[in-house]
Parts: sequence; structure tokens; C-alpha cells
Amino acid sequence: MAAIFRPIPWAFRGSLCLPLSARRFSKTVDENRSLAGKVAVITGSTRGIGFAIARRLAQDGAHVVISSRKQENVDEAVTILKEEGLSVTGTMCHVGKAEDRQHLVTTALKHSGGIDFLVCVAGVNPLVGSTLGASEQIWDKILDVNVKSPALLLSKVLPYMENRRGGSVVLVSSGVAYVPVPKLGVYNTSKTALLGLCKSLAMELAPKGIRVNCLVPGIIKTDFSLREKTMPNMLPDMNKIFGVQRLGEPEECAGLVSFLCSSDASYITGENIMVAGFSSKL
Ligand SMILES: NC(=O)C1=CN([C@@H]2O[C@H](COP(=O)(O)OP(=O)(O)OC[C@H]3O[C@@H](n4cnc5c(N)ncnc54)[C@H](OP(=O)(O)O)[C@@H]3O)[C@@H](O)[C@H]2O)C=CC1
Ligand SMILES: CC1=C(/C=C/C(C)=C/C=C/C(C)=C/C=O)C(C)(C)CCC1
Repeated sequence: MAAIFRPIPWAFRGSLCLPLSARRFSKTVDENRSLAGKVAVITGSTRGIGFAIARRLAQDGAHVVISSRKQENVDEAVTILKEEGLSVTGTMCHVGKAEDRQHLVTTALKHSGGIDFLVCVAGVNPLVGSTLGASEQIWDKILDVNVKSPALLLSKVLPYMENRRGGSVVLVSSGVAYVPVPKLGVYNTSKTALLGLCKSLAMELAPKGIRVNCLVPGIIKTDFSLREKTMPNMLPDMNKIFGVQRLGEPEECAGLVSFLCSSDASYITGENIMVAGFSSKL
């Protein structure tokens, strides 16, 4: 027991020498939550990467508006996070549908009075196969959901971010944006487009105090990446060859998003940042 009370040089910052356990669970950390008083709207946030981001932003003090296509998934996610004592509400929103995007914004404003952060996680891949064999319907679906919807949703949110005199937007691309994966041509293309969308929006919105950045995940363990229908099974080998010897967890994406929303990132915009266990510059 005595060991806990011994001052450890790297753990000792103040003038008082407190037990290490007291420092680790310090109350001040909670009171200075960096996103306190802010409102975050997150698409595709009832499971996987989006859900981990929702939980993390709420833990860091934001009120979070959860959404996805299915109301029962929204209700389940909201219940789980409320049981953890987090401040969340939710509503159904298929990001490819204009009326759903408007409904999401209206609901967020009704419950929270403003919007500070928009995190666009929703993404789909209905095709594993030839790029040139893809039907126009497949192209429309992937580009509508993955590329157009973040811009169209942001256009609805923009006036409210301007009211708050600033905001932070985070898009979600993929490692396939840099190195195309076979049989995912249309999806690869949509995720590369997001890198450009991030840079263009960042430039356009910087004068308004709105920052736009992009999370670029590698292979993260979720229903999406583990399903053969959306991702071919050769993908896990990449991490074995190039980097950290395991796949990522959704929670490992969430810290970056919280940082990008926080005032610690107030001079960062237009960046596409990989969370992949290897570098995009190999
Ligand atoms: N997992 C990975 O390895 C990687 C994922 N990504 C990207 O991360 C994002 C999240 O993926 P991940 O967490 O793995 O996926 P999951 O399948 O685990 O979760 C997807 C979430 O999005 C919702 N969703 C799906 N389609 C729509 C839609 N049209 N409108 C609104 N919500 C929707 C789903 O709920 P519901 O069914 O209720 O709509 C669910 O909440 C995607 O953009 C994906 O491309 C990028 C790189 C790697
Ligand atoms: C960037 C990069 C690579 C590719 C990573 C890829 C392609 C990751 C795919 C992730 C997926 C499928 C995400 C889901 O959307 C390599 C080849 C490891 C080499 C090093 C640089």
C-alpha cells in the first residue's frame, strides 16, 4: 500500500503530493471537459465507428444527437448511452434522403437549441465487383450516401454554426482513398472524393470560423468491415504486412474526432488524418 503514496517523478506535477490513485480519478478532469456546452450531430452513429464517436463526444461533455436509418437502432443506441449517464437524443435519418436530413437538423435544434459539431460517419458499399460493371443505380447510391450527403447536410447545418460563430465538421473517408482495394472501385472513388471535399469545404468555411477535417480509418473491427458482402476478406492481411499487428477498434477512431472538435484543434483545418496502424506515407 505504501507504494501508492510515494511521489513518482512523472506523475508529480503540482505542489501537493497526492496518492497516484487520487490523481488518476481526479474530479477536475470531469469539470474541465473540453466539449461541455456543445452540441454534436452524428450520422451513422447507432453502431461501429459512429457509435464509438457518439459515446466519446458525450463523455467529453457534448450533448450528442444520434442518427441512422432505423428508428429501432437509434432507440437502442440512445438507451445504452443514457444508461451510462450521457447526454444524448436521437432520431432516424437516412442521409441520402433530403427530408430526413432536414428532419435531423430540425430535431437537433428543437432538443438542443444549436449545433456546434457535425460528424458525417454514414457510408455504404453495396458492391464488391467490377467498377465498369457497376450499374448507374449503384454509382448513384454510393455517391449519394458517401459523398453528396455530407455536403448537403452541412448546407442545412451551416446557418446554425454561423449563429454560434464557428463550428467543427468531421468527414469519414477510408484508407482505400489512398490505395485502391480491388473489387471496391466505386467505393474507393467515393472515399477519394471525400479527401477533396474536405479540403474544398475547409477553404470555403475558414472565414466563417468553421473547420473541416477528415478521419481516414484503416481496417476497423465493425459489422461493415467483417462482412464479406461489403469488404473482401483479404483486407486484414494489410495490417500484418504494414503495421500494428492487429485490426483497429472503433474507440481508436473516436479520440481523434473529439480532439478535432475541441478548441485544442482550433488552428487545424483541411486535414485528412489516417487512423490505421500504419502510415499513408509508407
Ligand atoms: N470499418 C472499417 O474498417 C472502415 C469504415 N470506414 C467508414 O466508416 C464509416 C462507418 O463504418 P462502420 O462503423 O464500419 O459501419 P457499421 O456498419 O458498423 O455502422 C454503420 C452505421 O451507419 C448507419 N447507416 C448505414 N447507412 C446509412 C445511411 N444511408 N444513412 C444513415 N445512416 C446509415 C448504420 O445504422 P442503420 O443500419 O440503422 O442505418 C450504422 O449506425 C463508413 O463511412 C465507412 O465507409 C472507413 C474505413 C474503414
Ligand atoms: C494507405 C496504405 C495502404 C492501404 C490501406 C488500405 C487500402 C486500407 C483499407 C481500409 C479499408 C478497406 C477500409 C474500409 O473502408 C497500404 C496498402 C497498407 C500501404 C500503406 C499505405
